[in-house]
Amino acid sequence: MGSESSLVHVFLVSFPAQGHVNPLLRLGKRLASKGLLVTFTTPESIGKQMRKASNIGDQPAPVGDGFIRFEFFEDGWDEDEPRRQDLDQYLPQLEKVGKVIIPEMIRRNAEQGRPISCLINNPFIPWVSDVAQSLGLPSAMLWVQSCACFAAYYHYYHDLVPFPSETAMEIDVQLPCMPLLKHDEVPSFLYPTTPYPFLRRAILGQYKNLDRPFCILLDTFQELEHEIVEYMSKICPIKTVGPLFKNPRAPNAAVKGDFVKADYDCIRWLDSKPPASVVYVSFGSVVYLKQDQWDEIAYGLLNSGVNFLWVMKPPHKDSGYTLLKLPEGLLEKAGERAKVVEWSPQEQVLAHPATACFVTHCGWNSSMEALTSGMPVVAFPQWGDQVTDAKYLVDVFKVGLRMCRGEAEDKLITRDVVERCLREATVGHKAVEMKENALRWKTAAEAAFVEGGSSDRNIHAFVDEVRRRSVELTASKPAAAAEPTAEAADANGKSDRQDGDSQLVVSPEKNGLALHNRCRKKWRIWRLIRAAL
Ligand SMILES: O=c1c(-c2ccc(O)cc2)coc2cc(O[C@@H]3O[C@H](CO)[C@@H](O)[C@H](O)[C@H]3O)cc(O)c12
Ligand SMILES: O=c1ccn([C@@H]2O[C@H](COP(=O)(O)OP(=O)(O)O)[C@@H](O)[C@H]2O)c(=O)[nH]1
Repeated sequence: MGSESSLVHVFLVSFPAQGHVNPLLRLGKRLASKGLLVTFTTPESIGKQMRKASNIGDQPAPVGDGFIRFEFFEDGWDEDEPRRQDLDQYLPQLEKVGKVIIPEMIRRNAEQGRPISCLINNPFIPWVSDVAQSLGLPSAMLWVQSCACFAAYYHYYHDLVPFPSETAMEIDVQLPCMPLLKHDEVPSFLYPTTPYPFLRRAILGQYKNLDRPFCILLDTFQELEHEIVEYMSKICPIKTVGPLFKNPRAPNAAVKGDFVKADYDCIRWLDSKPPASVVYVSFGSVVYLKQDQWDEIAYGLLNSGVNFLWVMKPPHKDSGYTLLKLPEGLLEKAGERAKVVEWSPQEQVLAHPATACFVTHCGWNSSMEALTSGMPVVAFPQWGDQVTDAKYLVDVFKVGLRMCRGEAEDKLITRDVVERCLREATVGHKAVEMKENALRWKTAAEAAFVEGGSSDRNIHAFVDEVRRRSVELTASKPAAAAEPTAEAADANGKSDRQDGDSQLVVSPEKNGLALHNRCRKKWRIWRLIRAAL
């Protein structure tokens, strides 16, 4: 392991949501473990929660052969600003502030001897690749949903196949290399009637900028989405690098990005339960159900006789949701059979032998974690990619059964249905079949992330490419990371692509680390001279 300042440095910018931070931070740890210096950034409002809940220190943390460190930035709004909950207002604010502050952070890092070689962002903040271009830096993007959803949005954005529209609401959608999606299995932000048009805009924003990143990393694995990965890789520079939450070189879980402190009592509670006897229920970090649906799930759990571990998080104070309650006396009736927590260490829960199945909203992170843990699911999707993920979990990966079709259906799932589903998922022939399939995906996921597996090779190739571009960057333009050129600054905000490579490639030399380190030395000397002047 080199010293922190001699390593190639990548800068990760995350949208401030749990489902975005988790995969980007996991990618950061993968990259660090391969010998890079990684700086992770997101707004301070989230940084504050992460520091409190997740033990994040001021010093770079060693991960495998490299390091990860954190720098948070102010988004320009007061700590308790309610407008943050309105993405139509918050996204433009983040972009306005980010376009100024991220270049400053990059410059400061260069001045402190840690010049940055690559910027990586996740969806909802596509302007990060504009910043990269304005500074003459390469950029990459981590897509945090499935490849199937990536393809669905791509075909919608480029108007390549018909999607449900105001005049034809209920048409099915046939995308290449994908199963026929019923109208309500298409990512729901694309429905003409979506109550979240701002999330559609946010997610499609990435497609306008899709020619900027030199690589699009996907938290999925080749074997899981084989055909669609093959197909899309002919169109876009995608690389599958999942499941990112598994890191063979750095299993230490010390660096985590939870916004809420995980309650480890539930692991001790699981320890006290027989194998495969507990149903784990979680709807992720943002989905919030209605009270009547909550009551039905609660009675379904009680009446089914299973043990259950239920994540019940309070809503964000400005979200407009009211706190969900359990029916009076339910917990007393359930006694030792029930455990409720505000936030769980989900990876450990899914890996625990006492856990039998997972009632999930089918967020992509939760879906990948379940598949990789060999855990059958009961699908309770609500919106966005969740409805498509549910289709795949049930009909393609065959690891789950469906409890509902999504929020758009507006149908109360009664306690009898809940009870029936839970029984079917935990005992009998269907339960055995789903568990066998889930265990097969666990094996396939392991083969992908271990050293030499498909995802590991892709990470490795990506790191090599970052190193190669870093060498070219340092050799061609030592000041690139510190000062935007006039023409680069001019490009900031304009959407026409200048070929990033033509700006960067000067030296045809490709010999990697040794050359890079020589360039680093040159860079340091150059900095000393500049300081002396
Ligand atoms: O936190 C947010 C916000 C938000 C709003 C205001 C604010 O100040 C900060 C954040 C907006 O949309 C979301 C959408 C999400 O969908 C989830 O996004 C994941 C990644 O795209 C998918 O994997 C999951 O399936 C899907 O449920 C998850 C989220 O955590 C959020
Ligand atoms: O009690 C919980 C609930 C969720 N998660 C994590 O939060 C993320 C949720 O992401 P997902 O894409 O599943 O859903 P979202 O919250 O974005 O809707 C996953 O990594 C989960 O492991 C967790 O650690 N504890």
